Amino acid sequence: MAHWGYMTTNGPSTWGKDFPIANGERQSPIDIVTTAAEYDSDVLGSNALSTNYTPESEVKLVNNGHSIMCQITKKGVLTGGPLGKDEYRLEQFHLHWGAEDNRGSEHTVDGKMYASELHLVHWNASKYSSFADAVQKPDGLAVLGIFITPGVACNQFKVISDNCGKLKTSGAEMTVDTTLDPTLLLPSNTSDYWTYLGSLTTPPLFESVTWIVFKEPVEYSKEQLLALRNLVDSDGNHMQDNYRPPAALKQRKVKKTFT
Ligand SMILES: NS(=O)(=O)NCC1=CS(=O)(=O)c2ccccc21
Ligand SMILES: [Zn+2]
Repeated sequence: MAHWGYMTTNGPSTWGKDFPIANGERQSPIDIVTTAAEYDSDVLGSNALSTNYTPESEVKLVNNGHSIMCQITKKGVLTGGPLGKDEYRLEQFHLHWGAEDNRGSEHTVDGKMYASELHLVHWNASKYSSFADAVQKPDGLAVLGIFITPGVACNQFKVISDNCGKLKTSGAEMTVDTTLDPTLLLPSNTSDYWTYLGSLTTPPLFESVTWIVFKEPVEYSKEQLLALRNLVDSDGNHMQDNYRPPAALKQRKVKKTFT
């Protein structure tokens, strides 16, 4: 099987061959139609979404061939909001981006694409024993989606963007001896978000993700976005446009926590 990727020959339109769930009932990403999203006070309810992350004392970065990923080793918990009382543990974060600023995010808002999208991937540690155990369960994963727009530099992201040059090729890994607090990668407003039931946006496309997409984007500098675009993927091409376009909403409702 030719390895999946984002080129014409192995990109999202071909994934259904090896991963039939690509045409499933709860695929991600989606286009968020803001007027169709339903305000749901009990999502907002008493248990507001809350993150309790422990800053990483060293940062483990991996070029996995289709994104730049930061492995998390400390205990970081996400709970509340659509997750109820279940505690989801932070496993890793990674990004998707375009070749130019006009594209790159996976979720879109009324058809608008952002330059990039950061994903913090969590697994349900209240119900399952590991990420691998949770990854195929319908309530196994929760991913925070943060839109990235060009602007001022994001200081907390510098440890990643400053090291992309040393992670150029697929399979490259490095440990950076510095602290990183994942909380500082989030937008200042974490109360306003859309949420819906979806899937991983890359193969194996498991339909196991509760998506939480924040309304407020975060700014990265041009240089930080360029650092991502200079990475090289598993086919030796520039790692750019590594985003899946929106999938059909089908019988789903998107909820929102703001009016
Ligand atoms: N874009 S996304 O957030 O849906 N995540 C893709 C993904 C595919 S995976 O199963 O390789 C994996 C392992 C660990 C964390 C994420 C992933
Ligand atoms: Zn992702």
